[in-house]
Formats: sequence, structure tokens, C-alpha cells
Amino acid sequence: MSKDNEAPLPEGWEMRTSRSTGMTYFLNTYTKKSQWERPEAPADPGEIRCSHILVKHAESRRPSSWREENITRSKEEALDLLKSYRKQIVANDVPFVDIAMKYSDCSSAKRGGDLGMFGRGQMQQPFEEEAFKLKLGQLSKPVQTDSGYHIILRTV
Ligand SMILES: O=C(CCc1ccccc1)N[C@H](Cc1nc2ccccc2[nH]1)C(=O)O
Repeated sequence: MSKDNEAPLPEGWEMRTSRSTGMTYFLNTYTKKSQWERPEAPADPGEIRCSHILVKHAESRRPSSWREENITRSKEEALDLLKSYRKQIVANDVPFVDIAMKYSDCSSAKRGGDLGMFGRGQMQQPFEEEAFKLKLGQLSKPVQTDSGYHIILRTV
């Protein structure tokens, strides 16, 4: 039975008509790859762009940053600090970029936390897993990696 082509498509897909055959096909608007089968899930973006805010602690893989030569705060203190930043951002009290530039323990702080475009296999697994779940413009909950605690904003 032909699927109802009137129903809305999952995020990231567009319906197209083949110029040569007149047949309907589906375009992944991120990767520009097409397929004949009607997609059932959101299009895989392949690559995304995110900004993040990292708060390191004494047990971080590298307990040092541009902000603080020797980071001694505890894991609990780091998580509490990050949650307070997230609260300010969600309440629109302070822009994400301002917090990232002032407080993020990653070198990306200089660029408002921007990490650029990345695909799977480039970032630490917990970070990647959370980042690829985010919708465009969505802010993650705190995520723990060997580097410390992060909040992630998907920008592309
Ligand atoms: O690894 C880097 C550089 C990340 C970066 C990527 C692309 C552009 C700019 C920076 N910095 C680490 C802290 C850190 N750990 C991370 C783990 C996942 C994502 C970003 C991270 N940042 C550190 O400074 O210890």
C-alpha cells in the first residue's frame, strides 16, 4: 500500500519529484543524499555544529585551562557551577556566548564555545551521543566526559 505522501515528513527530509521518471523521492536536506523509500526517522545530519561550556574539576583529564592553571574544585562543585550557568542561560539572564567566553574551561571559550562542524567519531563518546540527540537550537542537560562537565548548544 503506498504510504500517505500527505503526512508530514520527519525532520530534515524534503519530498521531491524525479524530473526523468515523475516518481517521488526523498532528500536528506543536511547531506543532500536522496532515497526512494519514505523516511520514518529524522534525517541523519552527518555533521553538526555545536558550542559548549565546560567546567573542569580536580579529576578532569587535564585539570588546567586558560582560566586557571591548577583546577582544584571538586566534581560536585563543578556540576553545581555548570547548573547555575545553565539556569542563567535558560532564564535569558545572560547570553550563552557571554558565559562561555568568561567561564568555559575549554580553549573554545575564546570563540564563545564554538567547536565548529564535527561528525561522529571526533568528540568523546558521551559528548557526541548527547550532541547528536539535540535538535537545532536546543541546549543539553549537563554531560560528563573525562574533561569535566559540559552543556552543549546545537547551532547547525
Ligand atoms: O579538547 C579540547 C579542544 C576542543 C576544541 C575542539 C574544536 C575547536 C576548539 C576546541 N579542549 C579540552 C577540553 C575539552 N574537552 C572536550 C570534550 C568534548 C568536546 C569539547 C571538549 N573540550 C581542553 O582544553 O582540555
